[in-house]
Amino acid sequence: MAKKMQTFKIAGSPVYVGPSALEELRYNLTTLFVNKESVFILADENTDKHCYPLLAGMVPQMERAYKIVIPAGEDHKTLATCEQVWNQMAVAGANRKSLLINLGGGMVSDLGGFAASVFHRGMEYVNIPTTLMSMIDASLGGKTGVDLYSLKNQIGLFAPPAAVYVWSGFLSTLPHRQLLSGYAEMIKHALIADADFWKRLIRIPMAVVSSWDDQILEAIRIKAEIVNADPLEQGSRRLLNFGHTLGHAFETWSLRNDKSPLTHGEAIAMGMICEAYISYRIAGLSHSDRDELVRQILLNFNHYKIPTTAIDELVEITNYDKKNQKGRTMLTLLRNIGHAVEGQQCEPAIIRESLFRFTDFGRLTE
Ligand SMILES: NC(=O)c1ccc[n+]([C@@H]2O[C@H](COP(=O)([O-])OP(=O)(O)OC[C@H]3O[C@@H](n4cnc5c(N)ncnc54)[C@H](O)[C@@H]3O)[C@@H](O)[C@H]2O)c1
Ligand SMILES: O=C(O)C(=O)C[C@@H](O)[C@H](O)[C@H](O)COP(=O)(O)O
Ligand SMILES: [Zn+2]
Repeated sequence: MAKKMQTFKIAGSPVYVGPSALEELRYNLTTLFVNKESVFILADENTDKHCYPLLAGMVPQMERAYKIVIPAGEDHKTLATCEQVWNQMAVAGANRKSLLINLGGGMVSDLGGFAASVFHRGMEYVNIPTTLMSMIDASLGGKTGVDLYSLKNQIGLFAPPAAVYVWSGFLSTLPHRQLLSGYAEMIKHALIADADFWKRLIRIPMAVVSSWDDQILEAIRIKAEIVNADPLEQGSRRLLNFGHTLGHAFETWSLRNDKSPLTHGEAIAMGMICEAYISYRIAGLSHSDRDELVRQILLNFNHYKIPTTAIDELVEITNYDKKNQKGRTMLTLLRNIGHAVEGQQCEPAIIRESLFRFTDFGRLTE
């Protein structure tokens, strides 16, 4: 990537991307510390350990922010954790003129964005994403929220951040499994909107990529275009939900049943496999595109083994999907690689069929 910083506008928020994004933050914070009554920084236990020292080293004002540290992991993306954040902010005197800085992955920005947006009916927050997932997807576009009994993002708001600062330097401490998780959403961006980006992505094996800067810019550009066309998800923003009806079902099921649950990206990767099969069945995706997608995902992700007895619960979980209308399951599907369509009604029997084939993997590409 060019050394120069790139700026996007997503759902009205400025998004600064590149090596000098944190210089921009340092500059902006100088004003914010004067104008805001107090500044809070939210981290989880890992981003506190790995990312906060880097940030404080580059942005000395950070030392003056009140730090709140929450436990890491999706199982803590709950109202109970929000309550801890609200309590700490209240005791420290936060009000509507305070600022919350979210330093972390999507768990921190989803929860922190929600917590800030309802505290005193709304205080500003900014995102500093530290995972690939949050740099290209979660920190952008203003979807905030928490899970309810492991059902994904059931409680939340559209509430865009005041600004986002994307610096890929934080990836140096990110575990490979988490990098891979972000790669799944990057694949998704390419599949729904840009066949050339897909070709560029699959040309280089993920394991040998040394810098993600160019891919991060391309993925942010795709997210920006889709969100800006429909920030409140009345229609076309649902394109970003490809892989998520089944993906969220796998994620919820895994949170409830596995000791080491799937990451969001791993779940979405499995969801994309099932939804590619459904796209082939009802949306005109060719079997060669379907097979290319399945092959590419399995090059990078392990096949998630679920027993056939899990299928009823997985189908039941899809009933909570936010895209559903009038009790009907509505999916985002692929017509071709690089072109998705939203609002595709799908009978539960087809969802069930995709899951049966998923458990008996060879049959997915029959
Ligand atoms: N709002 C949106 O538009 C949107 C988009 C995509 C995903 N999401 C949500 O984001 C969440 C997933 O986000 P995620 O994949 O970033 O997971 P995450 O925030 O849970 O982070 C993954 C793990 O990596 C650790 N970590 C983060 N940055 C690190 C770093 N630089 N070095 C070392 N460890 C680090 C975290 O502590 C955590 O253990 C899910 O809840 C998903 O639903 C939201
Ligand atoms: O930004 C969006 O819009 C997305 O759908 C991005 C998804 O990758 C992300 O997982 C999002 O949180 C899903 O939202 P939901 O409305 O399906 O809960
Ligand atoms: Zn997602």
